[in-house]
Amino acid sequence: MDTSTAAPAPAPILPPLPPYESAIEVTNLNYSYPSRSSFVSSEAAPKILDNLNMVAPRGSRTLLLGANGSGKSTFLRILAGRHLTPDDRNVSVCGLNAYRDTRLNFHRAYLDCDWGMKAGGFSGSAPLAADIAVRDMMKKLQAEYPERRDEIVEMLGIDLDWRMHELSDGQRRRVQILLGLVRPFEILLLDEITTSLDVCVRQDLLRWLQKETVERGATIVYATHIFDGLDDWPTDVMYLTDKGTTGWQGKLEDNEFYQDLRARQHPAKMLSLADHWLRAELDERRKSKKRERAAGEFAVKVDPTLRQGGYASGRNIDTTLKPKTETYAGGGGASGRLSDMLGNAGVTLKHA
Ligand SMILES: Nc1ncnc2c1ncn2[C@@H]1O[C@H](COP(=O)(O)OP(=O)(O)OP(=O)(O)O)[C@@H](O)[C@H]1O
Repeated sequence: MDTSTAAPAPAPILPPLPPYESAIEVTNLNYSYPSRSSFVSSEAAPKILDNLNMVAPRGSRTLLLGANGSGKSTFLRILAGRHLTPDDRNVSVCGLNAYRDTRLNFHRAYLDCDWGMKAGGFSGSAPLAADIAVRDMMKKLQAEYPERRDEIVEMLGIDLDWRMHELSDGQRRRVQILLGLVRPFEILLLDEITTSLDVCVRQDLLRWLQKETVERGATIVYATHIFDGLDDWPTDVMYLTDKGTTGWQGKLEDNEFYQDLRARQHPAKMLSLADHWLRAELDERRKSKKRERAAGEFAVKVDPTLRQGGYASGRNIDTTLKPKTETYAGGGGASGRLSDMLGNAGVTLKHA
């Protein structure tokens, strides 16, 4: 594999970080996406993160677990300084304000699945699917860290002469990872970036990341749903519940359920731990749905033509939600409409 390049540039002088112990400290973090609708006030926007707490010691590798939609990506983006939170002093990364302190730009790396899938997904204007060689992408950065670049190229099995427009998804993902990791990071935030990697590359990457935390004291938070090969990888786990709260967070060695699996030499400990937490949520959701049904509290789906203020004869009809057992206002709330007279089946009330 040819990894030769132009003469190395002098290593850049980065703005130093103050000494810190906890790489991440999050206290009572709340977050809702700003509402784009003029009908929904920002106070009424659904809470994505609710009083979230987390501490990640320097050099730790935290696995971030949670169901689809629980807020993992949102949380990682907040740590990456991409979202402003109501009280941004609640989120500290390497002892600095995660959103405001620009020194973090030189010490924090964030990789998610969006990169590589669209043109211009990195700083600069060259699209990732353009006819450009890997060695020519972010050239200055590659030249600043030639040894590290070569090490990652070797680890990921990249050929610097690959041209971006000719790559498979997995190959393009490898290039993304190379460019994201080439500057030595203090903190790395990974949002499920290993989906299209083959098993060997994924294992090699996980091993390399582990080395980064052990040898350089870097800190990693990794959100994933793929638990293959992860049983002995994390030092810490954070479980984000479907309500956006901290379900469990801490050292893996302090988790009784996991330690029990380990004692029994369970072959898929991390998968079982995630399954244990997420299935409990699922069961709880099913139970609460059943309770709602039993109480007859679920809503009648109102015929859309009955909307108030619309053109239909149904205007001004009370469309407030009714328990299933009740018939619609007056039992004949829809009667008198032109569509009723014509025997239009569309006026039939639909029950949920
Ligand atoms: N830009 C956005 N605007 C409004 N709501 C959003 C936005 N992005 C995500 N959400 C909502 O925030 C919630 C959490 O989404 P998020 O992507 O953080 O979850 P996740 O845990 O990463 O899910 P997954 O495991 O499926 O990737 C979801 O209900 C989602 O619909």
